[in-house]
Amino acid sequence: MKPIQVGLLGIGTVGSGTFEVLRRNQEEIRRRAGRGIQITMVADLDVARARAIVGEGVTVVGDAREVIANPEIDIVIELIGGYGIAKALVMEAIAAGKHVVTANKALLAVHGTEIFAAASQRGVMVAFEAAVAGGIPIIKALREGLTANRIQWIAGIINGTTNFILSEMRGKGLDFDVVLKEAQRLGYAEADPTFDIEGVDAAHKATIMSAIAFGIPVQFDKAHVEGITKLSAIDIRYAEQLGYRIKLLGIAKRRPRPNAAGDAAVGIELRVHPSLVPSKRLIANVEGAMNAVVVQGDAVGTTLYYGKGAGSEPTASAVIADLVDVTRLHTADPHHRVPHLAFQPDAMSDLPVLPMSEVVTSYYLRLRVADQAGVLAQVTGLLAGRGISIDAVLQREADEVGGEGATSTDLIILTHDTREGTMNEVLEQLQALPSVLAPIVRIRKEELN
Ligand SMILES: NC(=O)C1=CN([C@@H]2O[C@H](COP(=O)(O)OP(=O)(O)OC[C@H]3O[C@@H](n4cnc5c(N)ncnc54)[C@H](O)[C@@H]3O)[C@@H](O)[C@H]2O)C=CC1
Ligand SMILES: N[C@@H](CC=O)C(=O)O
Ligand code: NA
Repeated sequence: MKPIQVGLLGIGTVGSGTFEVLRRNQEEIRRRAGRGIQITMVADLDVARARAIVGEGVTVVGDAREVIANPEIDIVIELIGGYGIAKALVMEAIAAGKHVVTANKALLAVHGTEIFAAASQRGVMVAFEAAVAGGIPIIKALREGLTANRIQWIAGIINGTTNFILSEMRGKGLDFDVVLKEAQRLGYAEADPTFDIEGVDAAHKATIMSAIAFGIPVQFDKAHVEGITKLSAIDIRYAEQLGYRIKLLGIAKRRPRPNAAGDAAVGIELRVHPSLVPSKRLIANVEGAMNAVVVQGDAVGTTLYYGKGAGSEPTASAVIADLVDVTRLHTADPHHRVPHLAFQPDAMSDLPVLPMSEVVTSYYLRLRVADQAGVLAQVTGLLAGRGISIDAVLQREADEVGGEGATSTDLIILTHDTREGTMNEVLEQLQALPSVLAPIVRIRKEELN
């Protein structure tokens, strides 16, 4: 059978890896797909660089629309990124009857509903394994391997850049800016690295996973997003002393109705923020640009997926897996394809994404307080008054915090689970105490068991 013809839009970090791996492993991939897969046309704004990568025998153009207009092309790979031109091109490719493979999590987390609806209507596939945790086959695991389960929660290190920064800062004592530059040099960071460090990229990925896990639409606008820019070295150290590591986690969790039987759930927690994780958990020991996702299903229990979440060939690995899937299914009956978001489009749930005030989690609190009698009792009294129970307390003496003769001390408190709304109210009261000398640091804590 004639190889299926593929057009590639954008041949940067991921695009060049995709071209190279497909070329290198073409025979093996043909045997798996049942048919050859050939990138016959490439579009990139930098035509000369693109030509140097692909060599002879591949048409290179500067205008991506020429690829979409080519009737010989069955699959379009979008590896440009962003919400702008990429969205227009994906929608045009779908309208032209092409299947689409993309690594663009930003696009899918924000415009996925519209894109998947257009694809279903036109009878084409949109495949996006590379969009979440790069080379780790987490989309496939959630959508197919775990399809028997009611997913309870997902928690993942799903941004390589920030995990790399946290690891290098903790392990080598390097500065934030130095490590970020290195992550950019290594091709991990987004075109706009604020997406990485402010948690936006992780929230894009968590949004996509939440849709597949719970059968809800992609709702990036409802995600709670916090990055790592406000983390300070002292909290990383205190967390270690308490037996925890701080990781930027993307969390999607079914919030069960308290005391209700059966399937009842009040909604979905969807959040990205730095979290304390017990050091003994495998995920706490995921270092560098590596990603890891823990999924808890009611039948399977806890499962862990680990691997490279960024970089040229690891991401290409996922792009090509999608190419093979799409090639296999190209001639199949469209009604028997795997649904884009795992659940059939007419069986999606309207479970709400909960506001952050309704999230239930435990906390690390650090209060810089006046070094005087009665302060600890005052603080713990306020917490107890709102039903917040304490798991551990650590007090750092004045000389450890501010040098000899210092009049302040750090009070570090680990709490048990409580509603975020309740915690916010108590934090306001605590902050108003005259003995609390600086803004209180609050980092959420996940036991992940
Ligand atoms: N770099 C990584 O490790 C990962 C990237 N991704 C996603 O993959 C996508 C691509 O990322 P990278 O390869 O890192 O980006 P990149 O910036 O290295 O490559 C993008 C390429 O698109 C080209 N381009 C820009 N506008 C264009 C247009 N209008 N027409 C044709 N070509 C155009 C650029 O010249 C560049 O060669 C993004 O959506 C990114 O979020 C996903 C997982 C990992
Ligand atoms: N910028 C992203 C790239 C992969 O999605 C990351 O750092 O993980
Ligand atoms: Na993936």
